[in-house]
Amino acid sequence: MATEQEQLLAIRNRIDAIDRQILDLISQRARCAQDVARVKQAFGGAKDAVFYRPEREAQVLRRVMDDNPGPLSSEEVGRLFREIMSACLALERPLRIAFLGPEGTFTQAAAFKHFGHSAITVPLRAIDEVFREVESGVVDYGVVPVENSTEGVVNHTLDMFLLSSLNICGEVQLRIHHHLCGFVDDVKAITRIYSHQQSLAQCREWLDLNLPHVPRVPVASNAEAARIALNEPGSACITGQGAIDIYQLPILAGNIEDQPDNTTRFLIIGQQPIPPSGDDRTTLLVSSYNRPGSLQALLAPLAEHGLTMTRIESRPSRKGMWDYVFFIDFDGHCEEPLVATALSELKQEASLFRILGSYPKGVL
Ligand SMILES: C=C(O[C@@H]1C=C(C(=O)O)C=C[C@H]1O)C(=O)O
Repeated sequence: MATEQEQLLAIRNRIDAIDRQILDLISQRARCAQDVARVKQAFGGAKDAVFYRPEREAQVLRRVMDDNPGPLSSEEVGRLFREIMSACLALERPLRIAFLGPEGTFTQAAAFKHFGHSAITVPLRAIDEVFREVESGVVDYGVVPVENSTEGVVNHTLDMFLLSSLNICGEVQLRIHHHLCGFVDDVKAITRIYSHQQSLAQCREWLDLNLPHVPRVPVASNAEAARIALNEPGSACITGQGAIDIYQLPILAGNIEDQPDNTTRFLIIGQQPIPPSGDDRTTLLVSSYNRPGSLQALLAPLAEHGLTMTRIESRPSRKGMWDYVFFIDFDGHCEEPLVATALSELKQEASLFRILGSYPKGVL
């Protein structure tokens, strides 16, 4: 029987041979992506050619995850292919993605999860700046938070769609883990806790139970909280892994979010409409006439055509007092015939009607 060393050597030789094949195949794949870009350029003109195709990327990811024979999990396989596609696309030109900064926020983590690490992420200070930079074409896309499973909707993002003509091009969900961090010897020695308002709210029960008397100070972002905790003796912050990696902060208590499945949904905003991917969601911005039963009449066509509404939010229209607009999400793409029929009926009942986007449901 072969010795341990002999057996390991044989397996490692096989791994080396497989790696050479993987490298060769990845290189072949990258050359195909370059060919796609050349064809698009030849037919679309260098300026107008759209290289990034989110609906195609969603299909590729769904296929490899469906076909995955194991032993790697489908999520893991999806992540690997996400990075391969990101690198292939960057051969043409890396995508520039604006996000609600600074570096190390959950929104940056969402941007990398959606576009892969070959994208160039551009931190901006506020949600309206993200919209503006995408509108002016300084960046290709933007990433903004829209709702959290514990704390609900991010009003500022919804309100921006009242003023902006941008499209929703995608969505990405991120499990949000919060950690208490800082340079103190003992949790009992903490004098102040800094974090973003949303994060303080998502850890309210843990804080009430464990540190009820320590003042909680809301700041502009979790990354800003981490920066303060680094410099102010006795202080601590609640932040995520991204900021912990940047600021090298010790974790005093991990995963302190009240809901174990605490998740935030982010939207990708851009200039182009996205073709169907086969498993899509549509977001509408609508308003009903101010008369009895009008909201019911507005929604009826969705139900009548068997479309599943997944969310409805109301916001003040900013036009008159007690005048509201509705943000409606439902399953399906506006180019599907059934959806198109339902929407044309819905439009008859609406005083305001805009399709904010039909886009692939988040895959990863
Ligand atoms: C290769 C293409 O262009 C881009 C790269 C992709 C990839 O690497 O698989 C997929 C979609 C596009 O974002 C294409 O359109 O198929």
